[in-house]
Amino acid sequence: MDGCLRIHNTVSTTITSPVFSKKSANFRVFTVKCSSDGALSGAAGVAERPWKVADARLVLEDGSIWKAKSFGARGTQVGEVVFNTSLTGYQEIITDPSYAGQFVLMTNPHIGNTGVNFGDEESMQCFLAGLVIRSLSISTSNWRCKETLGDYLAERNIMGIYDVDTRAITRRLREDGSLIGVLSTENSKSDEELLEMSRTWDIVGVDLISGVSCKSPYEWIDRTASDWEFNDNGRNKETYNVVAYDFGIKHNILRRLASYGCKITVVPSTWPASETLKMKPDGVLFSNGPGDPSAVPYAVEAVKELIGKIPIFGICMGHQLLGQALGGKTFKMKFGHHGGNHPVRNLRNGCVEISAQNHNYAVDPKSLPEGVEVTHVNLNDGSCAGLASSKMKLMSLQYHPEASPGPHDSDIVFGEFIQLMNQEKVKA
Ligand SMILES: NC(=O)CC[C@H](N)C(=O)O
Repeated sequence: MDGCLRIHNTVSTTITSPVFSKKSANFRVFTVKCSSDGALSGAAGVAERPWKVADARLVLEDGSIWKAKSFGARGTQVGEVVFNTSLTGYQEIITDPSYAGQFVLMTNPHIGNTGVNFGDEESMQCFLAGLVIRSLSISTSNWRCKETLGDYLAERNIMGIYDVDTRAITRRLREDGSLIGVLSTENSKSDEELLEMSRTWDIVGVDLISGVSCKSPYEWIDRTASDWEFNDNGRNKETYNVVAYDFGIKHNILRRLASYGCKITVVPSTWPASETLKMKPDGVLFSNGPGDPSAVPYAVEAVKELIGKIPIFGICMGHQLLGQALGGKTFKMKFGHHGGNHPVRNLRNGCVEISAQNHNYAVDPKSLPEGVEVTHVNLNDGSCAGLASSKMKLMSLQYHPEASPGPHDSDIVFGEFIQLMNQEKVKA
């Protein structure tokens, strides 16, 4: 490595065709300059925002260095960089436990304008490695706002950076695939050190679920508020007992299940299938969760033991574990799906749903045994987005029917789970 540095001061020089291959040896440094009113400028000599200078570096494993300004916590953090194309819902995103080990880069350039409230959290903690944004709102304005995004992240020890060229990084991730990065505000750490950290860390094969799952079972009763009462398909007055495996479960999955009439017991990821059977639930939910589904064989075993015995619904990681338990294979995608605008075709009725997605792995449909139906397909790349087997009483989605703040097109699938449980209940 020769440590050669190249500084680019404008956005436009950095978003043309990618100049690096993954793991190339040379460093190149990118900064974004702003005039004092915050406008981008390519002209030499334009002042940075007067109240803060670049104080953070994001070093990617391909050797590129992105100078930025920090907010939230300070320090040094390693993680995988993924881009999220959602226009709204940054608070739900930063509290989604499935982002453990990842830096979320928002392609929407303006973040933080509605601040943070305590009703939209998807979990009690933030597990993501950090947040990467183009522009941090200098004011917050919303009737529900309780604090600023920066204060919220700082209290939870999560690093954030802004004034970084998020378009250029996104294009690079699309070309080269996901990249590991190190974010640092520590001047004592050299570029070489940070690069070495990024190249020696990996997210593949790591059990990230054990760090985000609950430690003991608990009951969940909260429902979604009345503005969610747009859809009563499949609901009835019965109560269904559901055991929900917490692989990093998002609260809105629990709230939606409760609103559809479920009494839920949330159990840790390592909860034995035999204990679940003793509880005699009407259905089992396998939740979303972070990381590589191949790194949690104990969870696949639990799913295997329950298949065919109880109606099952898998969401995201739950869908991938179900795919493996059925004998199928999962693989890592180039840069995954992260955003609130993914079109999915429901192959059973031909309808297209706009969905919220967050995953880097997918089930290979060709590896699945006969009798397992692919029910949904992602229309951006044709990947498998849903599975079902009526014989084995199971259904699953690779994406998020509970999506908050939305879209809500797929919410009806909770009604389908209720119907699946009901069919078994009436037989009993
Ligand atoms: N949201 C999730 O459950 C993510 C699933 C899995 N961790 C993936 O990245 O594919």
